[in-house]
Amino acid sequence: MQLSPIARALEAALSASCPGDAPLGVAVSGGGDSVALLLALAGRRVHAVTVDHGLRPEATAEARFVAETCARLGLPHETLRWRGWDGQGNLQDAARRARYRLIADWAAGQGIGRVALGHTRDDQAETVLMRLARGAGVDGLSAMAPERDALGVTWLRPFLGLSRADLRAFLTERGQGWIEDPSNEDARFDRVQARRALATLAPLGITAEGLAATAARMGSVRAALEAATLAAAQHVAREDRGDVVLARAGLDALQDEIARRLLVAALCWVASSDYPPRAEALAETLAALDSAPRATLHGCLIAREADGLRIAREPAAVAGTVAQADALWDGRWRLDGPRGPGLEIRALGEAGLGDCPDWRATGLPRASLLASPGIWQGKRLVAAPLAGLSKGWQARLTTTLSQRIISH
Ligand SMILES: Nc1ncnc2c1ncn2[C@@H]1O[C@H](COP(=O)(O)OP(=O)(O)OP(=O)(O)O)[C@@H](O)[C@H]1O
Repeated sequence: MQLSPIARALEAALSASCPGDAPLGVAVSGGGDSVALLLALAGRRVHAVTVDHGLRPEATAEARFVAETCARLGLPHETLRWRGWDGQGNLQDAARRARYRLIADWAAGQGIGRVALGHTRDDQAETVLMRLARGAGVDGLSAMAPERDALGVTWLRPFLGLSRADLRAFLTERGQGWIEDPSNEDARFDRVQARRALATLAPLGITAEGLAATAARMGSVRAALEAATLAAAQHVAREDRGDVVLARAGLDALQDEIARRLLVAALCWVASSDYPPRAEALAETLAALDSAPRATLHGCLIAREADGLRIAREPAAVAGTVAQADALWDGRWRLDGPRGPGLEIRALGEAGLGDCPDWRATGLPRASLLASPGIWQGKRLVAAPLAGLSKGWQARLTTTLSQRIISH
């Protein structure tokens, strides 16, 4: 078949970013971008997936539309349902996280290592505008990567160089419909306002293409800063059983930006947080540490030591954190040992540490041990591997500080 110019552009984007014939997942919401992705990928070994968040009355019909489109194209499709909203925090954010998690679990279950998403150059540009509104720096203005590993999956975004209009033109050319999400016109959403603002900015020469190019440059600056932070960490930072110890002299000799990145990475790693602390809060805490021996920030305890700073988990932040003995605790710990009924992982706290006569011999500060994981059976402490009461149990970290420094 003779390909039109727009179909050729889509095909070129796909062969550059989705090579090989291993099975590929494709996340399809039913909107124009992801339906174009689906149609352009038809003919390859693809498995489509839709998440029904159950948040809008139309969601079920949208998932059905994708299922029917896939059936027509002869492609396997599955709808995953999310009913996990607990009423806490930001709904859009919770829905997005749940979506990636559900799709990653689905992919793992199907033996699929790569999943394609329909983000376009317009998404990239709108994100830049929205981030500018929040005074973003290099990280916030960095482009989404065309390829990124997260949650055990490689996420591909083959259409980041194409416009939304290109994708719609392709669909129209093929006679393929899509679903227009009514919230795309709802000016209460920042993204919709950003889209409108872009049109207003066009006479100044500020275009989606230009903003996406800026975002790509920011992405490479960010990668360079992360590499410099990693190099700095290698001689300034030391991991100590889940804590991070930063050598004061080494830290002071770093460029401010690199020192800040290292501190933020350490705080996020210790607290298993996806988000950095607010810049003002970090500055205030560091200033407070000039006179105070310790301060808390971001669920961490920062303590001055003889020649450095120790960043540990804040005991109060994990006082209520509970996991089954075979599950991940506090986002980064796994405990291995003789399993038994009714065992769970909780922080030692005062009560637990009181049952660890040898804790001083571990060399860890008391505060670090209070926040360390223990194996409990009801009110009885069974084991505390970091506090000298191992009873056949070992505590292991599932991530490293270095992994936290490099974002992708
Ligand atoms: N409900 C859904 N089911 C399956 N895939 C989806 C769904 N919603 C979005 N996607 C996938 O994600 C892509 C981006 O969608 P959208 O821009 O709405 O995401 P977002 O909420 O802005 O999240 P992100 O932070 O990833 O940009 C879509 O092109 C599609 O591939």
